[in-house]
Amino acid sequence: MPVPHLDLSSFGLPDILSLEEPSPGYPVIRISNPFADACIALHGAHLTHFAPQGEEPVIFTSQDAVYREGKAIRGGIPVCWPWFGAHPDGKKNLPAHGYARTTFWHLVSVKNDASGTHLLFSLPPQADKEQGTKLSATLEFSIGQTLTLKLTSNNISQNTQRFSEALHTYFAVDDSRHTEVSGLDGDHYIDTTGDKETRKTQSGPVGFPGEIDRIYHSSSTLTVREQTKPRAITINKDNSQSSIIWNPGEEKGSAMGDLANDEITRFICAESANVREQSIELAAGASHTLTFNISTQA
Ligand SMILES: O=P(O)(O)OC[C@H]1O[C@@H](O)[C@H](O)[C@@H](O)[C@@H]1O
Repeated sequence: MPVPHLDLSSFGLPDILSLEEPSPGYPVIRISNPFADACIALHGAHLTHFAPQGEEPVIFTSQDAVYREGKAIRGGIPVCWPWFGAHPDGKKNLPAHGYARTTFWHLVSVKNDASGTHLLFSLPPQADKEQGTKLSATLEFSIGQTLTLKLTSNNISQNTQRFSEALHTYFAVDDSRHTEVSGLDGDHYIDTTGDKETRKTQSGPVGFPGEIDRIYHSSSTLTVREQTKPRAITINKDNSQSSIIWNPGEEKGSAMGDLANDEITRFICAESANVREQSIELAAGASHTLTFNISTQA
């Protein structure tokens, strides 16, 4: 697909917006305002950087990430849509986690106000190769003291449609082995690490001694805490019934070509989602919006 033409000058915010190109024909929008710095790639409407002014980055992106059409960026916030993991009908020719993260989106509008900078992206419906024109999506980012994402799915067909979604957020940490996620105590989850999935119940915070890959049934607010830092990160969400907690661990992480070996412990994923039994069934003409925001506390 040709790269959509991107002319930031039409938005009239030259002090806030600039364009970068990590590889030719692969535009990334840098947003720099009094509250924070952020970068969003047009490919996947994929946020690759967010740091409140004066703070260390909140979001991790790998130094070995590949910036190429059809390949998801390792790190940032991949948009997994309209399915999560393998295709629900087992279609092996279709990419894991859907096609939204491997397609160029359109930048529809940019607005700046007292709370920050707001960018609206839309996913071209023709990208829905398999499902025709059944679902369309928009994603709105607000870059302020907090980072907010609103992923809206619209059923543009005449029939009920089922879909899954995850904002697959990679949080930057000093060492995952000394990091905990709290807010899931007592919640049920599916552990997907073994040969066979097992159903368990969380007790206390989630730690990352090695590989962790869990799908929680949870709509709770989560907190990421590192032993080495006073800063805590809070994840608030709306219309999200699933949280996926993931780090590949040493064995799987070192097999990833787009992740450096010393980066495996430099992130943890806490994903705001609706997957598996919590997938969304959308009536004809209806819309659904998953919202989440990230804030830091010193
Ligand atoms: O390598 P990908 O396709 O970006 O997926 C990364 C991980 O994404 C997580 O959401 C899944 O729970 C993991 O099972 C998966 O390995």
